[in-house]
Amino acid sequence: MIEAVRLTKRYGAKTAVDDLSFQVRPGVVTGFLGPNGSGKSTTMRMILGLDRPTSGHVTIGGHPFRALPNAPRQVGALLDARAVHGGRTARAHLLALAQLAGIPAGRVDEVLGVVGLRDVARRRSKGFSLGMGQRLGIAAALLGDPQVLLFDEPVNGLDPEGILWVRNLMRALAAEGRTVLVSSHLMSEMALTADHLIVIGRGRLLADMSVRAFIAANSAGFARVRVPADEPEQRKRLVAALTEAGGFVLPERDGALRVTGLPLPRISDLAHGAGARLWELSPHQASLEEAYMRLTQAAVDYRSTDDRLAELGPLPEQPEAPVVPEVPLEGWYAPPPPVPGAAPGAVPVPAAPVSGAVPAPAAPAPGAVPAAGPDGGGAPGGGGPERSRTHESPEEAR
Ligand SMILES: Nc1ncnc2c1ncn2[C@@H]1O[C@H](COP(=O)(O)OP(=O)(O)OP(=O)(O)O)[C@@H](O)[C@H]1O
Repeated sequence: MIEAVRLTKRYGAKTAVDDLSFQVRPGVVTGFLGPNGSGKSTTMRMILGLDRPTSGHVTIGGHPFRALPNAPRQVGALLDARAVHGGRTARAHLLALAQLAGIPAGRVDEVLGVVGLRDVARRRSKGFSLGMGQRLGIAAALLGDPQVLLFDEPVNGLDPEGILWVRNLMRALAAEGRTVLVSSHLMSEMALTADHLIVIGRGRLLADMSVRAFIAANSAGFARVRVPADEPEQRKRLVAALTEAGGFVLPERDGALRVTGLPLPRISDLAHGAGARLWELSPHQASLEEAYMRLTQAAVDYRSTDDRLAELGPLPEQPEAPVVPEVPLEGWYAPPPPVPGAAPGAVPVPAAPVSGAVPAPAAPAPGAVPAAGPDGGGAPGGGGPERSRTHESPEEAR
């Protein structure tokens, strides 16, 4: 188990990690989520003893990383897949790490097979694609057959087949009882890979819960409402009535209105009262990615000036939030967007599909879990001298 207690890291005036406490348990994949610059890598480096906390502490199995006996057998990490000596072949790179940690050469060939790099094992890594580099970094992390694994953005640069492979690998490693911490800034990917989520923003803990609980807590319902495009006055009156009644109204790109905070029958009554004809009134569910963006919205450091999500309000209090059906509710009329000039369609069609992601059952990865390796000492698998990032401030360089 990994345990962080009031972990804080400051770089001068910048607080990268702020009073962060969490536990990462064995047997499940824990997703470590946060926007760019939220402190994920800094936290991982502190877990691995590569950065010293300003205050607080973090332990693996009850010990600080640097006090762990045989660290490479206990902890493997992928921090930065680019931190490889480009002139070396994939095999030579792994052999060098294995030698440092006292791991026999046979294990190198094993992990090359596990990550699918056996055919290119004798090619120099500087010619590798981003995805091949990620696979090499994962191979390095697996080298010591460790019980605790940390992966910083492991799917970066991978194609869909590679992403699925990583997902299955993470789940297979956790199913073996290992502790697996995977960072990402993509909620959709983590919803498919992780069982548990730790979400941070600006270095602070925003959520620590199971994926299931996150979905239940954050899937807000909303209504899509559409008035005839050539009736701007009706639209204006409707927006005023909805807002007056406590709803939150956001215009969508195609001219529809997204309404939260009001049940559909109430929206219908308000539209009637405002003399607005409705061409669409349909229930929808916010996607998990959107819920995540809402959660982290106030903690995003880098934002485009054209960011429409910034306009989305906070999740409304919805004690009676509409349940989104798999099929349209009887009586809900949700036609496709009207074609300009055409009469509104009279035949009800199914509402838009529910977009809330649900964790998919992951297939086991055949041969994904490496066999036991021998004892070794030194740096964590994949976290050797060549692999550490250059984030460390000068006063900490050891
Ligand atoms: N050595 C350093 N010196 C000064 N500031 C740093 C240093 N390392 C990290 N930071 C700052 O700390 C904050 C957290 O950075 P970190 O790399 O941990 O975030 P992250 O969540 O991993 O981001 P990303 O998803 O973009 O990789 C950022 O604002 C970053 O600029």
